[in-house]
Amino acid sequence: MRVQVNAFRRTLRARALRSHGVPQVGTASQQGSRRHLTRMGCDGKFFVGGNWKSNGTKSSVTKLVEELNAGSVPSNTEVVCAPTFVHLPYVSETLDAGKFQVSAQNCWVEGYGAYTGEITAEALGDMSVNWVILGHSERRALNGETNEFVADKCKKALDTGLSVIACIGETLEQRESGKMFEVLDAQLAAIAGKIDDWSSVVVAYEPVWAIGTGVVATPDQAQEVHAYLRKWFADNVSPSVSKSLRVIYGGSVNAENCSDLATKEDVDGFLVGGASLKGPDFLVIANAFEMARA
Ligand SMILES: O=C[C@H](O)COP(=O)(O)O
Repeated sequence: MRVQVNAFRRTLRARALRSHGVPQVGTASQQGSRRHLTRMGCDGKFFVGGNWKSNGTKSSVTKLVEELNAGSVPSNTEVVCAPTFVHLPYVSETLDAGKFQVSAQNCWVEGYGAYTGEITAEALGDMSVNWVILGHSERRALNGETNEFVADKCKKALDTGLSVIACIGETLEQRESGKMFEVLDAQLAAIAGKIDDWSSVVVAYEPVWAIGTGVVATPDQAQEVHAYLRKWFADNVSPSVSKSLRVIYGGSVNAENCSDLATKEDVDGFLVGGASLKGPDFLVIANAFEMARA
């Protein structure tokens, strides 16, 4: 009977993939560990963030919102879309709040004041934007954001009542020179030095070499680092934070590879860049956890 149920689920999953025009992926890796289902328990939902970065016109954003609103999101997955600041009010008003939340891609480290061009956490809260992405590697690289500055912004956002997607990740050079764990430790330690309450934080592990390159980390590579990060939290923060914290993966996640990544026990979701701009693809990714369970 159980075999029949599983076969039925696989058929449903294949249908869902086909309906989104996605080639079917093999099922072998889906036999991987499902222990994270237990660990996340009823309280933790799989988390899928879409970081639209500096993309979108009035017409493309309208189309994307329509495509997303037409799709379905499983109840065990929290989906958050992060448009540009300019598009945020429109997306916030038009995206189906029953399925999607919205996020900013950054906020300022101080409150309201003379900070020309910056957007405060208070202003985001006032506009009912409850999430913010902080520490993205593009901001670290292009805007010189240091570990300390990112940590200060995390503290400010959390103190203001926002939830934070805190990004960390190593460059290829750091990975290849054996400094990956040292880099990740320093990025996390800076944040841990400033905040006590991790209940409104999602940590996004985004290896810089995988971002926008099409070179996705293998499920095993992602799992290795996520397991390391979970142990880091157990050793340096607390076992309960280590257990409940969602650690998501970002870097060339797409509709084809998301399901295999989602089978890994310490991968609690994704932060998606390029593929989040394609409605049908992003909807497949939003359903990855459900598909991985099938
Ligand atoms: O925030 C998202 C990450 O930078 C991943 O971007 P990507 O999916 O285009 O590689």
